Amino acid sequence: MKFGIEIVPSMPIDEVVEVVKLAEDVGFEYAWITDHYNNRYVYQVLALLAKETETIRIGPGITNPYVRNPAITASAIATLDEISNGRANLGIGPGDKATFDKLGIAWEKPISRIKEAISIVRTLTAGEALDTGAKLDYKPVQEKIPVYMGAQGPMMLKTAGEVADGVLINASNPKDFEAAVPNIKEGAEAAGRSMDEIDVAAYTCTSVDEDPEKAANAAKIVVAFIAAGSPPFVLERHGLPADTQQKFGDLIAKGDFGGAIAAVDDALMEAFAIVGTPDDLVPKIEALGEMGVTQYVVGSPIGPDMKKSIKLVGDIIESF
Ligand SMILES: C[C@H](OP(=O)(O)OC[C@@H](O)[C@@H](O)[C@@H](O)Cn1c2nc(=O)[nH]c(=O)c-2cc2ccc(O)cc21)C(=O)N[C@@H](CCC(=O)N[C@@H](CCC(=O)O)C(=O)O)C(=O)O
Repeated sequence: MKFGIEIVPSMPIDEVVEVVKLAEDVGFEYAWITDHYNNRYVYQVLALLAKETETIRIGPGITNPYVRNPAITASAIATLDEISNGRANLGIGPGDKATFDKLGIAWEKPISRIKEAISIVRTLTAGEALDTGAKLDYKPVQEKIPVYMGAQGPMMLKTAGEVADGVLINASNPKDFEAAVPNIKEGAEAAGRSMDEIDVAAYTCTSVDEDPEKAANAAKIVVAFIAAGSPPFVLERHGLPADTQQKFGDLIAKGDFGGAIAAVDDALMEAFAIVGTPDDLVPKIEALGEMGVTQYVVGSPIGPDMKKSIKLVGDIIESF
């Protein structure tokens, strides 16, 4: 099992650099920086990480094909690859509706748009020209920059199996991977590929601390947001009430975060998060591995004290 870390650049950039360097020091192999317009700009954060780290692989986790023209994304990831001396990964997915509504962007035909974007990025970063004649005037360090797709829906997962080098799946429970991996496999086989070529990453909600109760409490607000964004097929899979999305969506929309946290019960925690002491985490991560997960991404909140939590995860990494 490889280990990655998700960082939302909502904190000062110096802190982002500090925690990613710490993650590298304790054995994490991947750092994924989320891409939302309202947080610090993903590629400037990544450029700094490229200069300040040595071995950890870095990339957006995830960008999307709507907010930037794919040729701009190709140049951004090729530049990052040069700065990092060949450690860039591109994480790209459909983006989220809330963002596009705020930016007045029409969220149309996400699967077609992502396939087209990945094809453009691959063509340009390979030093080739598009039909329009567009071409980069430089080549990245890596012969082929790995492309990971953020995906949750069945069609998106199949598409990832067809075209991507990895999949970043926003989920923490084995049931989600029991459902997702066959979709990825179907896409891979349809494209004459094998699952060995695909890094299946669990992009989890993780919270770890020596005090399990503190760990659980730190995750509740994240679980509330996940619940508010969970489509009916996910709620059904976890045996959660059909009105869960509406209930948490309403609480969050009116800013009642206390009410949302109070409404998070054990069933929701079990469905949407992996929390506890380092010893509590080991069997849960192993269970994901049994479902075909090959990279465990420690995602928000990471823990009540982020740096301490990163070190605690570091203590268990070598046992995998
Ligand atoms: C579009 C959507 O795909 P989805 O994978 O379920 O999208 C949910 C999330 O993955 C998506 O919102 C991500 O961008 C969220 N996301 C992030 N979103 C962000 O904006 N920023 C992030 O940093 C971010 C990180 C992230 C990490 C992992 C991850 O899994 C998701 C992440 C969907 O509805 N898919 C369905 C339907 C597909 C579809 O849209 N079909 C269309 C047309 C087909 C076509 O597009 O050509 C149709 O039926 O009309 C499906 O896969 O079956």
